[in-house]
Amino acid sequence: MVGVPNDNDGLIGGLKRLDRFFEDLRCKHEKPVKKAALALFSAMVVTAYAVSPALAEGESRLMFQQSLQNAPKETSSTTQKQMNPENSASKSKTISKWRYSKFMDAVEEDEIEKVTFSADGSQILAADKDGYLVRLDALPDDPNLMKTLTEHKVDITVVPQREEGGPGAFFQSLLFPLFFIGSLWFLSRLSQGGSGGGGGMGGGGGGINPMEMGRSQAKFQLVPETGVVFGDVAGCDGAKLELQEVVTFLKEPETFSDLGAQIPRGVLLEGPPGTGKTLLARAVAGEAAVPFFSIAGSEFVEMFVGVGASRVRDLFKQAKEKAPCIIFIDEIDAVGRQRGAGFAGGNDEREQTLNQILVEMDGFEGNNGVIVIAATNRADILDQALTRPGRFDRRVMVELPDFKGRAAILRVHGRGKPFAADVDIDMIARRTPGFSGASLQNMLNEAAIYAARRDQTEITMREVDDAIERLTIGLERQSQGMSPENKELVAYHEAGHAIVGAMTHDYDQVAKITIIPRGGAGGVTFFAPNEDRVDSGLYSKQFLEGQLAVALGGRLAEEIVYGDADVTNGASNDLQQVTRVARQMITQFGFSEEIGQLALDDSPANPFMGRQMAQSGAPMSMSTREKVDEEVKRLVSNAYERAKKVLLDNRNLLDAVAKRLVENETMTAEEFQRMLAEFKTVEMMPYAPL
Ligand SMILES: Nc1ncnc2c1ncn2[C@@H]1O[C@H](COP(=O)(O)OP(=O)(O)OP(=O)(O)O)[C@@H](O)[C@H]1O
Ligand SMILES: [Zn+2]
Repeated sequence: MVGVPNDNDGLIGGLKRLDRFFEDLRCKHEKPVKKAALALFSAMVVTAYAVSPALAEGESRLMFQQSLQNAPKETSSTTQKQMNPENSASKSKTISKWRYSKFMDAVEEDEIEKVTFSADGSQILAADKDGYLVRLDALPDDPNLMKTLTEHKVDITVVPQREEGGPGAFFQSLLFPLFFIGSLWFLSRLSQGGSGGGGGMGGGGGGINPMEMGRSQAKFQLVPETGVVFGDVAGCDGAKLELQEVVTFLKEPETFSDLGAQIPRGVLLEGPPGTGKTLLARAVAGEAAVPFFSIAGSEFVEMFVGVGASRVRDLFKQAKEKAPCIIFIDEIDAVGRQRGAGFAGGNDEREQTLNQILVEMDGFEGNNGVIVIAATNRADILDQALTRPGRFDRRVMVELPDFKGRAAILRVHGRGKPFAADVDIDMIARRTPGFSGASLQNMLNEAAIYAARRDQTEITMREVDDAIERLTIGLERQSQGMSPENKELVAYHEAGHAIVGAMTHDYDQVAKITIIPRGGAGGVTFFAPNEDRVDSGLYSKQFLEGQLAVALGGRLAEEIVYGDADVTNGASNDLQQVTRVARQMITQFGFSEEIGQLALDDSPANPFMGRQMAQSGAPMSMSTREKVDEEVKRLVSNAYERAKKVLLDNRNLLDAVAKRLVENETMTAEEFQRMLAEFKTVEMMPYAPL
């Protein structure tokens, strides 16, 4: 794939808009589903535990059912009791929170029968012989845990993560109903008029309790001291560097205000799920030793209508009292999508909440020491009001880790895990392109569980392999966990794009090449768009011809290296782009002598295919259509020949770049320029029209 920055808006803007339209449509459908689920919960709250597994997805459903099968008959009745605030004693009977030592003692006494790990291994739900449930949060890193559990014949299961880095099925299956019951309980208290008086449910303690409720209806969590530092976040060096500045702002605000410098109010962390955005935000708080308020965007809007905005007010009020501090809003896209987008207008509740966030951020006077960090993996759908100066005007990218990053993350999460001598961290890192930090952590945890099941005291490469395989199958993209052959093929493909680009007159500079899969693409070559061209929106014939050759370069490289038979369908995006650009050149821009300076209507000949993609212009006769087709073919095949010559002439360069890409997965502009200087055998050809 050739990087998007290269695709000027005029060419593919329409398609992008179409994508967005579908995206909106999809998101519109998600909400009702969630609402329906909520309604279901309220109808069946008495049997909430039985319901929850049915709503959880896939495998986790089965596993969780297993772990509940032994729950006593009274479970539902105690659940019911729990809703009654008077009966707080019975709460401890349903699911009590235990300390690790107490839990281990119970295991030693053979009192624990079943244990279910959350996907990230940080939490345990355990059942004793009588079916009483016990919950453990924040497990210490105990290398003997698995061994002890197996020795005492405890049945171990793990709830697989529903999606990479997502909140995980564990929360869905266990905590959500709990939380829901908690809310009902809270409502019932409200209706009894007993709204005051602190003492939220769950007893807080450290503030990591997801059910924590403060005095009012606020549902955010407050962690006075996160204890996380930058050292706990592996890789993401660029992001850490940018965030270091925020830490300094929080620690020594005077230095900046004395100089009249504007202190940032909002930082937007953007990147795919599970890449450590939350972890980074906690690390900022930890490094600056300030309190950490957090809430998920969805929590503003999902529970009750009308409370979102007041929740925001409350959150900011409390934060100001505790300043300096960090407010972290996860999944900001849940409240921050563009307002008024879509058919039936917007969602009022959501918009009110968003407006309130904007109002609060605008209301920050001077340096009040509150910095808002928000995270999203859909920065593209955010309301522009959010990213305006004075709001989330700093954007920090948190990308999927490259090879070095993955190795570092594996080292962090491999600490305290007994690996056999055959386990090679670098090798694991090589085998896991496309894995996020969360999926790597998850994978190691799975491997440990496999080892425990196999009665081993060490984790060997076999368990690691099995765990990678299991997660890879679970992940939707087949290119994840690429085989070495595939990796090389993608490397050649991207090297092909880059080299043809570099060898084309007046073309954009290569900005970055990566073979880390993203979106639907196996790899991407980014070109730095020429600003004049972007500003003016004018693209020369020469440039567009170059674009054709560059787009063809990927597949050509595959063909040259692997032969005709082995080229893959990986270039279908490129070919679509080629066809689109070539047709536009001929029917819209008047670049073909044969057709002349005409703007033609290039919509499909078949009226039933619709004319929504129609371009304005003269209708085409059959013979003109044929001529256009011929011209497109000629243009593309000339571009193809040109790209082929470039790559054949510079085969050494192609091999060298591909090899380096296989090793490092990403290549910077400077590195590419260096290789170009070192390996190119033939100079750039002078421009000649295609
Ligand atoms: N760079 C990293 N270094 C160490 N651990 C990581 C890293 N990235 C992710 N992890 C692990 O994965 C877990 C999940 O990451 P985190 O919740 O911070 O991701 P996120 O980007 O906020 O994801 P989401 O978008 O799903 O909220 C972390 O608690 C951490 O254990
Ligand atoms: Zn390509």
